[in-house]
Amino acid sequence: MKVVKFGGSSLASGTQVEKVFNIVLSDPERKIVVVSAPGKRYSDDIKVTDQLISLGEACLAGKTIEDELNAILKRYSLIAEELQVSSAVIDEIEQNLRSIMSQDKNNPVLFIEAMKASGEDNNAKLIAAYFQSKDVEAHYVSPKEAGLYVTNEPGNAQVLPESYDNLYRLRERTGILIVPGFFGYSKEGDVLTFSRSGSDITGSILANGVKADLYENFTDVDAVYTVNPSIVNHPKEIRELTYREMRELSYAGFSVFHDEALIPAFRAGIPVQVKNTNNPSAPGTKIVNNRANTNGPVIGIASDDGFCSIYISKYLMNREIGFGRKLLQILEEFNLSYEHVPSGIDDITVILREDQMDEETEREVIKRIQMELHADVVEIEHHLALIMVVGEGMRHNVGTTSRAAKALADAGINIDMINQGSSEVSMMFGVKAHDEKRAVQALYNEFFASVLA
Ligand SMILES: Nc1ncnc2c1ncn2[C@@H]1O[C@H](COP(=O)(O)OP(=O)(O)O)[C@@H](O)[C@H]1O
Ligand SMILES: N[C@@H](CC(=O)OP(=O)(O)O)C(=O)O
Repeated sequence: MKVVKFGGSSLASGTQVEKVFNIVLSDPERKIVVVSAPGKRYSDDIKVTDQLISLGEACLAGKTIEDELNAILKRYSLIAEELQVSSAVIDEIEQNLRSIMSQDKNNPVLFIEAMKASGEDNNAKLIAAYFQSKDVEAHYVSPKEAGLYVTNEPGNAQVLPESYDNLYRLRERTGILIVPGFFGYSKEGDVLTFSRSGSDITGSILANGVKADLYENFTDVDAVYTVNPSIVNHPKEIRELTYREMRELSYAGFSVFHDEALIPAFRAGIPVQVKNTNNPSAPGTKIVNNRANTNGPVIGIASDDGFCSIYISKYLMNREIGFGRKLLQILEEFNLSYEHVPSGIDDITVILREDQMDEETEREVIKRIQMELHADVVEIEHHLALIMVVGEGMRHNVGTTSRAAKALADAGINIDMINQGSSEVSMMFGVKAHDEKRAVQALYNEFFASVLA
């Protein structure tokens, strides 16, 4: 049995949904189909999820909402018309949206959660209706009915372990099951979403739950490429990579597959195959436990910006018991999460996502570090990008760090920090955000251009 997930780009129009139908029907093993909300049809289009967030915010602000509501309904009705699905489905979607909009707004966060999740929920109903209109036995299955329970963390929900046993029962159902991605239910019955792009997570949870043989993730590219294709033109495709490599790469910017979606599939040992809805015969990329190491030390290079670093220096820091704990406790008290903490004998740097802190919080944090830790120097640096060079092969190859550092130096890029991950499958470089793209290009040339030649 296979679980198949289709992303927003694969469901953005009727033509796309027709491709999805043909892909699902071409393999009888494709039994559970996880769908996103309609995504972008062209680069500056708006995803339905973003339209729903705007609509929800307008409702909370007491503004008129008819235009925003109609724009969303139009997205669904264009798809339905193209597929010749009865307009009754669109009436149902309208009723569903109006009923969410009239819900209690005392808890605005939960209200927005329900709005966001309706994007996938209504799309799953529409797609099930289309399959049925083609005389295929297909059923919409709500995450509630399936028993997909999650923690009470809005926009960052985590699956509750008991869900897996509930989901196993889906194996007994007949026909093709169309399940909306991106959300589950709390034990109190509230709708809670995963983090953005989280339909990948639903697919992985379902694959684990039903003990699928394969989790296929259909998107709009032929493969996972060695670098983000918006940075390097026509980069080399990756045929096979490990869960660990993909986790590091997706964490660091390979948005093609959500980093949190690796864990459920990995735990159940289910391989993940990334494939293209627009070119389903292309082999795609397989994510597995172990792979033959046939290429060089590096499998991929990812990058992401929006980081800042807090550098703290204090003579004899290495002798001071509890220094790190006190520092991290200050961050915890401001509800700040950190990404990396490279350290030396007298200094330590904490790297954080900078959108967590406004100017006032930043001033307070610095003041408390200075006063409570009696640091000699506390400096904050903004607008950093992190570049992650990843590959299982790095463990067995000497000199990868120096090759990377030299490539960056030759391109005239100053390295603000290097962190050789303790996982041994990645190394991280901090550079100024304005150098990010040039740095990725330089590293790509070093590790892949010669392989391509
Ligand atoms: N290394 C990479 N390999 C392939 N695609 C990547 C990579 N890094 C970023 N992407 C981007 O990920 C996109 C697919 O992810 P996403 O837009 O979330 O798809 P979906 O709509 O299927 O969920 C691609 O169109 C591509 O622009
Ligand atoms: N629609 C949700 C969830 C999702 O997974 O979408 P997509 O498959 O388009 O990345 C979002 O935009 O976050």
